[in-house]
Amino acid sequence: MTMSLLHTTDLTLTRATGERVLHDISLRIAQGERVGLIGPNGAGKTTLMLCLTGVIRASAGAVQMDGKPVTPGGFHPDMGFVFQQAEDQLFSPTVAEDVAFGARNLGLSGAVLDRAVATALDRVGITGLADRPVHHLSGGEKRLACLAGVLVMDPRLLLLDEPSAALDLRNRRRLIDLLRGMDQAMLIASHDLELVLELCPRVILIDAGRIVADGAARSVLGDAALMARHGQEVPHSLIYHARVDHAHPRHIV
Ligand SMILES: Nc1ncnc2c1ncn2[C@@H]1O[C@H](COP(=O)(O)OP(=O)(O)OP(=O)(O)O)[C@@H](O)[C@H]1O
Repeated sequence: MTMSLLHTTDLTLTRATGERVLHDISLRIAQGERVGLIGPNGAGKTTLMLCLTGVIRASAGAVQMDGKPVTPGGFHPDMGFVFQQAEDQLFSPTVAEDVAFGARNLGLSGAVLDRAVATALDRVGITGLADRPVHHLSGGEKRLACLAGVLVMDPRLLLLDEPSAALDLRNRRRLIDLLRGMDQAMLIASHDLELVLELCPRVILIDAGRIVADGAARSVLGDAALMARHGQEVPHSLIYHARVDHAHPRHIV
């Protein structure tokens, strides 16, 4: 078996109030694998990502990245986390400075740093916003700036929390094409199930902090009863294709 890039065992989070938000989450993500993380509002998707990246400490269980423990509060440049709320991530005066922050922490400086920042801005299509104050960006532009700030560190695992939220159709398509062309592993939490279907061969469905399904995207997303039980709907493209298949059976006798 190939070694997992990310590996969690029995990750559990109980809040101070006694509420258990994550229950015994055990999962593996292989190098280069793209995994969708779906589930209803409040299921625990963001909380799981915060635990995976060591932003918050789980009450029990362990997270390993490339065989090494992920220590809460540590610097883990191998894991690039794009927050759901861009405001939680952006804090420098300008877009370029914000994108430069992580790369500077990795030791880049001078022309090498400038080149890395320019490349990251170009990849997400916001070169023209380099000198803009971050609080003068639109919601979608902020999300792209956050993504650039993570890509500049060239992480081996990207954790994207609602990456298409606030993006217009052109930028959503640009994002999908960009992510599809990347060879990093990804965990993508999203309610945009068509995006998940396009990008992720595997999907994990969580509800009330537990993994309730983990399998091939088409079998999880296409399971109408499973999806309905957890407040989800089968994405239109799967329904449409099923209807087309039904209307034009492959085996005509
Ligand atoms: N800082 C916090 N303190 C206490 N409870 C919290 C905190 N953050 C989130 N929660 C609760 O933890 C649970 C899981 O929230 P989380 O944000 O992980 O869900 P989610 O699956 O990402 O939801 P959504 O799809 O709405 O983004 C929810 O019940 C939420 O109200």
